[in-house]
Amino acid sequence: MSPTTMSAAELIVCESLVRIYQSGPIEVQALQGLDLAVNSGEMIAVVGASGSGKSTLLSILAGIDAPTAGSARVGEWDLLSMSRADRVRYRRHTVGFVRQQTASNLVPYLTAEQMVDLPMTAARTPKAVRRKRGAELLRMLGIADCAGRRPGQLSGGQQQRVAIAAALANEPRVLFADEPTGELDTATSAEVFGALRDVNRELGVTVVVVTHDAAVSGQVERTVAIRDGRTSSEVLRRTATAADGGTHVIAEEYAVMDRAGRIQVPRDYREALALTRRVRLALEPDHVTIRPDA
Ligand SMILES: Nc1ncnc2c1ncn2[C@@H]1O[C@H](COP(=O)(O)OP(=O)(O)OP(=O)(O)O)[C@@H](O)[C@H]1O
Repeated sequence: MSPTTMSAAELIVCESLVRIYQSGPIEVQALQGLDLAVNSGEMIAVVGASGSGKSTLLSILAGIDAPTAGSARVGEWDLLSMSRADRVRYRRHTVGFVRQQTASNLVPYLTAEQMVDLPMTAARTPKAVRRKRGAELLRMLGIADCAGRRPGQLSGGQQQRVAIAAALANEPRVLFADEPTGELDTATSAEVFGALRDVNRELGVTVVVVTHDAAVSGQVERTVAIRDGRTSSEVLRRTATAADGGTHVIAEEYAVMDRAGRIQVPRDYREALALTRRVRLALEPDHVTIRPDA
């Protein structure tokens, strides 16, 4: 375990994170200097085109894969320097992980109750505690009546809720979900996403969910977009109250600046003003302007 310099509220901090895969003579830069900070108790969605690096980021944060360079910290853990034994502890106690393939999250011959019990048994939790927590989690996820059923006797949405319950069994600080609704229809997907929101609110567990689904990402307060292995922009949503007392959601897009001060100007902005290689930057009292090089 390494000491950390993070602020108290920050649970996850990645700086200039790089992951290079070597397949034969070819090098693939899946992450190319990614920056990300997530506060404890937040729920964020990570979006991006296929191949942008979303799954790679999640595998690293979940302790399944190791980064090539940069820094990645979750709580007191430094994901670049942790030992093999620390990694096992980290995966067992600090993080929970839910995958897209509903079937791959579960063991075919275990009932929902046994599935949730399994990680607690591995963590040597006393039987009475296991029973109580298992029942609470199944109830909280709305699947108490499925306790005695095996995956083959559960719908896709129920299977994912069992997977979420099992991922939460050892009371992790953060739950990672990689396209958890990818195989589900729209209604079931909304239900599973609702379950993730419930656990975020009720248990205070930090949730990071990778998704392709705009309907899903539109429901969280913060969406982080990844492009070419870097964080490119963020959308923050807040609920505003109008003069007539009605409420509506305001979504504001932010660019993400790295430690060296680099930001990416969105393509539609560049095209609208024909911004090319060289632009004019000016510092105003409370903002910076970017103008075409006339
Ligand atoms: N084990 C691996 N070996 C070689 N290249 C890999 C490996 N895993 C991922 N990549 C490559 O790294 C890049 C990022 O992949 P990643 O799976 O993280 O993207 P993604 O945004 O999750 O995509 P998708 O939405 O399609 O799941 C891709 O170019 C991918 O081909």
